[in-house]
Amino acid sequence: MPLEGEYEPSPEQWVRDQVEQYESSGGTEGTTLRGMPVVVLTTRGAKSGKLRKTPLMRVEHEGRYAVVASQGGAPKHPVWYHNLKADPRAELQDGPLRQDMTAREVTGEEKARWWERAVAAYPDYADYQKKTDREIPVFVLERV
Ligand SMILES: C[C@H](OP(=O)(O)OC[C@@H](O)[C@@H](O)[C@@H](O)Cn1c2nc(=O)[nH]c(=O)c-2cc2ccc(O)cc21)C(=O)N[C@@H](CCC(=O)N[C@@H](CCC(=O)O)C(=O)O)C(=O)O
Repeated sequence: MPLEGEYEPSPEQWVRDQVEQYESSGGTEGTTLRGMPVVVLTTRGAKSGKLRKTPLMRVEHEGRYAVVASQGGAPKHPVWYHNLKADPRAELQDGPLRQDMTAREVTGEEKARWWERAVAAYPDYADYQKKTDREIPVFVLERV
């Protein structure tokens, strides 16, 4: 059952624009960042209850996805991290494919495996982690 509710666009223009292009083209345009594939994660705002849509780098393995709360190596988690912790139900758009997902933050050995896949998909993640003492969280998304 897809998440329902009022969509509240990101306050960041470039983010809003990428979501708009991605969705209005049915997932055929606005699907990359510097040539690397991007997905759009929809979460429920932990306070507002509104729908938040967040472009993220695409990390996929055998039908499961990871999303990486890197925010460029900033000292604080991105806000969408707290949304997923409060409500793990999400929707993921990968190109034209939209799927209902449940998110689970991973740790230890499982996180190390997914971190490797994430860095392979988007090498900048490794630089972001070097830039901050914050341990960058990873969620695995599995189809509902
Ligand atoms: C700016 C802020 O966004 P954020 O959720 O912190 O997420 C920051 C970024 O991670 C987000 O902009 C990403 O899309 C940036 N980004 C990536 N960010 C990443 O962390 N990882 C990526 O791999 C990534 C890739 C990427 C690719 C393309 C692109 O365009 C952007 C990309 C935001 O939307 N703030 C809102 C609030 C959002 C929100 O969810 N509010 C909650 C409250 C939550 C609470 O306060 O607990 C609510 O509605 O209830 C606001 O200030 O009004």
